[in-house]
Amino acid sequence: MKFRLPWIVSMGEGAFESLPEALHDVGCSSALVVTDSTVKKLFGWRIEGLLGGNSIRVGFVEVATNHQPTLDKLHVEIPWGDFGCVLGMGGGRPVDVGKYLAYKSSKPFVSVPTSISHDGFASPIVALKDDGGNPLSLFTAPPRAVIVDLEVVSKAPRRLLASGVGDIVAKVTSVADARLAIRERGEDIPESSLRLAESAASMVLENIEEVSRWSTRGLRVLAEAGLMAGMAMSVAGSSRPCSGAEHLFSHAVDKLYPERGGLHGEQVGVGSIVSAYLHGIDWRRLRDALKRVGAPTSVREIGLSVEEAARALLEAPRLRQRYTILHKLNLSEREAREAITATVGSE
Ligand SMILES: NC(=O)c1ccc[n+]([C@@H]2O[C@H](COP(=O)([O-])OP(=O)(O)OC[C@H]3O[C@@H](n4cnc5c(N)ncnc54)[C@H](O)[C@@H]3O)[C@@H](O)[C@H]2O)c1
Ligand SMILES: O=P(O)(O)OC[C@@H](O)CO
Ligand SMILES: [Zn+2]
Repeated sequence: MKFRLPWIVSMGEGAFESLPEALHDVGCSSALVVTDSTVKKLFGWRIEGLLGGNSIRVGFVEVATNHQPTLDKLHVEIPWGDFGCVLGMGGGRPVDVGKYLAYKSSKPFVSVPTSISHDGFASPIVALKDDGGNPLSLFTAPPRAVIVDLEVVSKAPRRLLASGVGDIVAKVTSVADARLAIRERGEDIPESSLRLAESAASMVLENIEEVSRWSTRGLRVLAEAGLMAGMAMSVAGSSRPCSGAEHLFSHAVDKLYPERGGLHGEQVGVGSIVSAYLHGIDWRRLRDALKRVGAPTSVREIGLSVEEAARALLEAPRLRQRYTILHKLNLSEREAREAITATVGSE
């Protein structure tokens, strides 16, 4: 086993203020900030003031896609000699894109999530799409520094935070898939990575009331869980502990219905309820936790009919070789429809 973890993690109210010091520690005196237009409008001025005031030069690039060929074109247009590091600021997408550009240019990456809507802010994984809309899960390097300002995160729309709960409680089923693969396929997955992912889900499930209040304590639980999930992926050397059948369902929704669907964590949460049912795990516990935080618990809430969701469930195992409950069961059309109807078909 060989893995890397972030050097610096700064988490708490006002953690943004520690950015200049973190950049100094990673040896960066000029940063390329990768973000999106919404997040730039909200926080760009603050980052510029904070870093500029500490003699750190700042350039911005706004991204609206995670399409790999487009990002490869963007990569060759960036004057890399001007920048000592890349800072990814926003939800999961700018963080992924920043991580990818940093990796390709061999620059340190600093992750600055503005919402905990996903578990990629401390992970070494970059989730992109290819020309056909198929998911690409690339193993790069973990961020050198992770800065989570809980005051900033607390002001993110509730929908984003509820989506983050979906990505975390989904570790119940991703770990179940990993254990299934160990048992039935002899797959080699470090136990410690599974324990980290399991603990991330347990922390959130056991504190779901506090999390649903979006108090600083609740947000800290969610953010720490995201950190643990990121570490699980570093230890495993892939997203294996954190991405099973529920993620394949979400990737299939992205592929089949690119103009519809919900946020990543919303789709994954719904997929996790179905996957838990197929595993014979207490799926109602996951559903109730998601409902408690206001996350979608039905396919209708992510913009799909039962038929469309059943189609995504059938497409899901074709998207990746990684063994999951969907590969084991090889559902028929009727079984897929029944599984959706029994769990996430109404409301
Ligand atoms: N690399 C990994 O390990 C990993 C893990 C999980 C998810 N992901 C990826 O992350 C992406 C999903 O992340 P996402 O749902 O955050 O998507 P996203 O980055 O597109 O963000 C969703 C929306 O939230 C807005 N936003 C972010 N912070 C805000 C704030 N504080 N206030 C107001 N608006 C804010 C953004 O502008 C955007 O419109 C997917 O592409 C998924 O594949 C990657
Ligand atoms: O490898 P994938 O399936 O993109 O998963 C990464 C991440 O979304 C896990 O929460
Ligand atoms: Zn995910």
